[in-house]
Amino acid sequence: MLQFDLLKTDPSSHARRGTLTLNHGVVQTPIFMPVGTYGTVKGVMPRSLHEMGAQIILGNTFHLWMRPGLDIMKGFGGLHQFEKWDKPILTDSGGFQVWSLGEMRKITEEGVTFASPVNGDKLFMSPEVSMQIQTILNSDIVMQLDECTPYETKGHLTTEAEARKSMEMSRRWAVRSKDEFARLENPNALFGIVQGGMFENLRQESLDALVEMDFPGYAIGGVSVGEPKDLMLQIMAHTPHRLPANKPRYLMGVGTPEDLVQGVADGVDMFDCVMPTRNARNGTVFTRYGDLKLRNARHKTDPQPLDSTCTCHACAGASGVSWDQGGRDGFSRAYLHHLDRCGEMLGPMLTTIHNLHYYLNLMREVRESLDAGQFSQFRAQFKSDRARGV
Ligand SMILES: CNc1nc2cc3c(=O)[nH]c(N)nc3c(CCO)c2[nH]1
Ligand SMILES: [Zn+2]
Repeated sequence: MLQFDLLKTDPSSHARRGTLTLNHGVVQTPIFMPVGTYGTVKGVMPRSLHEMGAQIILGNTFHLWMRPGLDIMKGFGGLHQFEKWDKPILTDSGGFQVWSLGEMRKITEEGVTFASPVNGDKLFMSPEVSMQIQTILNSDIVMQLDECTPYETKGHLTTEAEARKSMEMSRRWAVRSKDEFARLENPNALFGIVQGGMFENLRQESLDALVEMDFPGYAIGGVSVGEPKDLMLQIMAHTPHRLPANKPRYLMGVGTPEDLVQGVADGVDMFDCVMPTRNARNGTVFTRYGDLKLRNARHKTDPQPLDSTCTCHACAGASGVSWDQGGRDGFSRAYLHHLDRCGEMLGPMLTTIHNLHYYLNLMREVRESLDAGQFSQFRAQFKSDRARGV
């Protein structure tokens, strides 16, 4: 089941405020979705995700199929019970992940044949298999199986003819996904994925065909795949706002804080990206006033928290006791620099909590600005704050 209600639209952009009602709960949009590929948002407990305001998280068909496998998933009645997350889950279909296997996979009209990266077994993923797995996972939002059209392959830029061929196969796989989803009587929501590479005419054809099929929601795929930023921005400017206004729009794999705010202005409702979690593990921290690299020696003695405006446990809730620093007992940058230098596991745990909190809080501030009719003012303030420097 899926119900999308449009609450407000911004007069000076394509931005909109909405609510997305799914089987496991209601999601306020625009929203950032933390990535939990293997059934865990790396290093973060579900209770911490609740505390930081996460409303929906991602899981992945391919990875969960490989490990722990379908029998265990069936035994737990799906992914929610297994990973102890009781709010909505969106699962990607596995296409992007199998595509990333490179040489180890063979794509035909029927589907994708590949060697399991876990034990080398020969496996086959088709739109039908992907739907069967996502039905076992019981995710609230299911993605069609698609082919993420590459931007370039070994230096060869994908031509329009190649992008068309790929887009048209994804369109045929959308039909097969939809048919199998209906045959399985899956009670959740299936999204179509717009492809078309960097070609606006192909994007339009893909969009028109999928809208014709009347999905409850739509994703924009095939970006954030190594293309130059200006091409990604061009697709963001072209496609999202051309999708039906009364359906949720999900931009896959994007992006930096600036990309999210721009994406909202372009009419996107949902985002996922590994940037906050992956960058946290290599010591890159997002803050209101810019990004900081914890490994940099200038943080060695710095007593400040990561972000003085942040209310996450790393910045303002370290010991649980309110010390005399005005009730804020956040960890210092010096301490986090130390943990990073020592390779201590608490380091990435804290930076992950902070970065996810930053992304989720950014989207909360975006929603509040849309509610108040102040989105353009918010964008100006966001831009100048981020340029201030840490
Ligand atoms: C990091 N960049 C990125 N681009 C993507 C593009 C696609 C895509 O085109 N199709 C599907 N199914 N998933 C995608 C994903 C995984 C989800 O974030 C992507 N992730
Ligand atoms: Zn913080």
